[in-house]
Amino acid sequence: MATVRLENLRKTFDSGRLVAVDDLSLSVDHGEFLTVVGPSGCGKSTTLRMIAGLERPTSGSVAIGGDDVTDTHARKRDVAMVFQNYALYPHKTVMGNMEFGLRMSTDLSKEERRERVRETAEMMDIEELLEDKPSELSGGQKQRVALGRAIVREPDVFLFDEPLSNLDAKLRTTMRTEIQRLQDELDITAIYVTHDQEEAMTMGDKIAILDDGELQQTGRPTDVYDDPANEFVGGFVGSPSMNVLDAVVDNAADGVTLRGATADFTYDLSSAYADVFEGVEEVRMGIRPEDVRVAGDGSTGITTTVDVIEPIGSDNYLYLDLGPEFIARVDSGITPAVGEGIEITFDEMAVHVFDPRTGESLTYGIDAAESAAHPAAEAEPTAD
Ligand SMILES: Nc1ncnc2c1ncn2[C@@H]1O[C@H](COP(=O)(O)OP(=O)(O)OP(=O)(O)O)[C@@H](O)[C@H]1O
Repeated sequence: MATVRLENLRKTFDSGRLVAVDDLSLSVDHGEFLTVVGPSGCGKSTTLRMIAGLERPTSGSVAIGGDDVTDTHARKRDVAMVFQNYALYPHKTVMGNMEFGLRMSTDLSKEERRERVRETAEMMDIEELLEDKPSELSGGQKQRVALGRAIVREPDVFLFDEPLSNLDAKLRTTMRTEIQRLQDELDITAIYVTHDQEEAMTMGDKIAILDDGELQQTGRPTDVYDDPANEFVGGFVGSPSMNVLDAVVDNAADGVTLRGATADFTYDLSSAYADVFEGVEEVRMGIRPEDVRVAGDGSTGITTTVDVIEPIGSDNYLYLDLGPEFIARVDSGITPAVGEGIEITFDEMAVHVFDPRTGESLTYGIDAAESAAHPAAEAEPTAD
């Protein structure tokens, strides 16, 4: 079983002055597709290169299939890597390129190797290209060949380093589906690095978000989206970005009130949150654009003004006066007058609250509905 387990992995450069990856622990199950995402320089490639054996960790360990491979040479690890720049040998044909990896990693005869290349080429729909040189191929074809060259080796673990970055948007979408299909069909464990959060969210069974060399959160894409562990993650996944409002906390016995620090609003949370806000005076509230609702009667909402309406097909983006780039994503049927006041509300479950000092989410892992139900369950039974 090709599981991958990273334990306390650390990599520094420049005699320890630059920490590229810091204390990273992560595990990938057999057949799982993990996407690793984060801004430029956050340590994605370095992590992948340590798994491949192309970079030696400063400390920590890498295990593949339960075996510690931290000190194992790259060629002896059963992994294949696909790069952004294809890394094909220019003077070899497609057949030569695909066969070369097999020659290095197996003791198959030449005829057996060529047969295996032909089978893979057929599966990848590139059999017509076998006698071509890389210079004769389009970007998309080159990437299929690079993928085929990795697949033909039948590795246990597939590593992808931004493999689709050089392709146009349409081809990228096609190749995403193709890679997922192959990974699923061949039951391969895959680790896929990208800086594109949408790619990471749509392709991964599991997503790992890095920033500044540190793992910020890992989990199923929907869980990470619905319950970000900190403000960085909340803002990084999802487009347009999560809206954020500064607020001060009024924690009273009958509930928590958040008052806008820069915008004029109040927002009441149920007493389920009382413990969470104990000793906290200031917070940052995060609300995703699709979680902003335009209120009907105006009695419980927050009053604001619509600055701009941007139609995006089935929905409208309303740019609201609550803060810079505060966007509500509403049905295209909702077209309030620009410059006029409207009332908006957010569902309590959709409000994320971050500690401005640490960025950590104070509402992470809280199921308000469940917490609210708990005291009721303990209440005195009523006589009947
Ligand atoms: N060989 C090296 N020598 C010195 N510094 C390096 C080396 N490789 C990477 N770094 C540094 O380590 C940090 C992490 O780099 P890495 O390439 O892993 O980031 P990344 O998330 O893959 O970025 P990108 O998306 O831009 O490729 C960066 O600050 C980078 O400059």
